[in-house]
Amino acid sequence: MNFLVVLASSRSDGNTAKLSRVIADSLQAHTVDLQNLSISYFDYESRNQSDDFIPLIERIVSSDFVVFATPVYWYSMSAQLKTFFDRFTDLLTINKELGRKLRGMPISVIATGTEPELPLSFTSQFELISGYLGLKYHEPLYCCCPDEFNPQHHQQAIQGYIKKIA
Ligand SMILES: Cc1cc2nc3c(=O)[nH]c(=O)nc-3n(C[C@H](O)[C@H](O)[C@H](O)COP(=O)(O)O)c2cc1C
Repeated sequence: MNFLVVLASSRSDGNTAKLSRVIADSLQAHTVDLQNLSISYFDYESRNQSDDFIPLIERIVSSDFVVFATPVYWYSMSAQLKTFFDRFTDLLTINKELGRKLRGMPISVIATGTEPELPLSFTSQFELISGYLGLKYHEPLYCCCPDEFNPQHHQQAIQGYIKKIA
């Protein structure tokens, strides 16, 4: 399977990046870091069509499975990922043909945070977005990191996650 990891954190070497590296290595996946791309806010006038959004969607539709990696910021996905999902509106309006190719695409989320559990607000966002877009949403992997991410502390959860999606 051709896996793609989309990293959406405010730091490219932080906890979520470290977790996404472990997952990408296990799945032999390529990683795209949104920090290295230019993806603008949704624009009702569609003046942003030459930014990196459409090339990334093209990369996503040519993958078999997409893993979104985000920290929990204020009970929600990161602003980088939210900005990216806002732009999916373009795929329902001006880029419908490309948008249709997303139907049935399997996706999952890996996340880090400091609270023991993922908040409901976080998980339901992805469930609702997936339902609306017809994405096949797989169970998330959450690693609670009160300090720096240490893969050894999450070995069992990581192995269980990989087993389920690989
Ligand atoms: C702006 C901000 C908001 C945060 N909000 C939450 C939160 O709501 N719940 C939580 O568990 N952790 C929260 N945290 C902690 C981060 O999720 C945690 O430190 C995470 O591992 C950071 O990942 P990163 O290194 O990729 O940024 C927040 C951190 C920041 C910087």
